[in-house]
Amino acid sequence: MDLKDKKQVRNCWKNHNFKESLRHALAGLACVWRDERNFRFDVWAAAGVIILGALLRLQLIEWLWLGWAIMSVLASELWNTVLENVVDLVTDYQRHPLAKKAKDMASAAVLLNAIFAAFVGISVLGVRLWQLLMR
Ligand SMILES: Nc1ncnc2c1ncn2[C@@H]1O[C@H](COP(=O)(O)OP(=O)(O)OP(=O)(O)O)[C@@H](O)[C@H]1O
Repeated sequence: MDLKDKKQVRNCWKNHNFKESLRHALAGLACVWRDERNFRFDVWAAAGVIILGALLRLQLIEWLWLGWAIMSVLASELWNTVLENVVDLVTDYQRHPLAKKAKDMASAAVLLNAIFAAFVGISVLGVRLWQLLMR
């Protein structure tokens, strides 16, 4: 297939407007929710944190830190899934040391974000809960 043909094929599935792009992005979210147990766990954990934050009447700056932590975990979990899918596509599910390296590194990125989120959660919610208990 030459470059012109490839461009024509690509144009067939290219998003033609914002609504179409949004629909595909939401389909991606539904897909990761359906396929990834860890992503579902993170979403439920985030929901718990948001409810607790509302009960503790957090300030804007505290919401911003929590929001950043939550989104970085969810986004890294999504990218991890993207990478797993691409690696499986390229390797066709065959074992390869580079596939292992790439997947392990993507998992490490999730781990780093999870550590950051735990640190933010303890700093914001932990401190607030401690103050409440000590009153
Ligand atoms: N093609 C491969 N070649 C070599 N090792 C692989 C390959 N695919 C997966 N692995 C190893 O197995 C581990 C788990 O891979 P898998 O694709 O099952 O991810 P997962 O269990 O969905 O991970 P996560 O919990 O991060 O979502 C990888 O981190 C890697 O060490």
